[in-house]
Amino acid sequence: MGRRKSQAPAAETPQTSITAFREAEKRYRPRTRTPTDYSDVLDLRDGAAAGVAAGAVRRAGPGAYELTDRPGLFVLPGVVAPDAQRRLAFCCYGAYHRPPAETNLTWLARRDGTAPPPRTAAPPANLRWATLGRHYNWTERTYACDHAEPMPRHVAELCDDLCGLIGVTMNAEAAIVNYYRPGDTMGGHVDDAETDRSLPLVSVSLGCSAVFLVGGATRDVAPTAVWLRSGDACVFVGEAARSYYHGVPRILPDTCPSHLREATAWPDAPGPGDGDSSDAAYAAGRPADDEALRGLCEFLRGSRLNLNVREVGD
Ligand SMILES: O=C(O)CCC(=O)C(=O)O
Ligand SMILES: [Fe+2]
Repeated sequence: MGRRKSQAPAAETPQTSITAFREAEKRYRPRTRTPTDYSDVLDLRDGAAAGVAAGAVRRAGPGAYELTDRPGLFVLPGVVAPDAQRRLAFCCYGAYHRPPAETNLTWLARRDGTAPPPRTAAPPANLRWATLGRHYNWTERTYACDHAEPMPRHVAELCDDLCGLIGVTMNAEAAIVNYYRPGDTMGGHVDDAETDRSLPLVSVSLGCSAVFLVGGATRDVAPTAVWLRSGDACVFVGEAARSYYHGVPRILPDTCPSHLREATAWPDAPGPGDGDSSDAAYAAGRPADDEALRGLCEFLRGSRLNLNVREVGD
């Protein structure tokens, strides 16, 4: 749903002249004939030494890098610690797609006048997104919705911490959790539903690695490709950065780190009971029994999760 491959926004230029953004998407999208060449994908792991030396990024705070050609776009590689990744991943798996959250499935059911989706312990295969805080309708790209929930405290605190590392502040009001399986993509877009785009946007990656494209204010600007791995965060700061086209043309299978996909990496603390989606329940927990834990690890092994948090500001 939303901006997935079949519903990516139409290019703004005629089909005859393929845009630079589209060209990059084609280069990285899954295909069978020729292997993908990832040599131009910026890799900021391990101190980002190559990126700094090549002038592609500049250091912008402890563990934070600003893309030289994309001022206001900060990448914080590996900034989310494994225990915080587990907690977020567990919440996305077990809580954030369940009522009162809105998802692509609840919006579809409401639109079509069909029964609400059943409440499932694990994310259903056709789940694409869920929203937290002020609910956002991805399909219509609007915040128009008659209810909102408090933002989970640990999500708001994480955003505070990440923003603090680059010297900005934000009030986390709305979040979208994107659920990807290998083969899923997100087409190039600008997040323009928030009226005040001077406010930052925080994006946290979990699970399998992705190629992230970030371009300029039009699709004609050739985008930079950056690896986003589990525990990496991006922060878009300022109106210019908030109008960069960006998207995710590729998720790589078998790249989920062992601290998420191995059952032995999870703590022994008892997990939340059914229906308990409070922050505290998920704080240091694991699924209640071994079979449920195996289900979670299996899910994470083949998924990428992205937590995209915004201050809406009106
Ligand atoms: O999955 C990502 O890294 C990007 C998601 C995104 O751009 C969005 O939710 O608006
Ligand atoms: Fe986005």
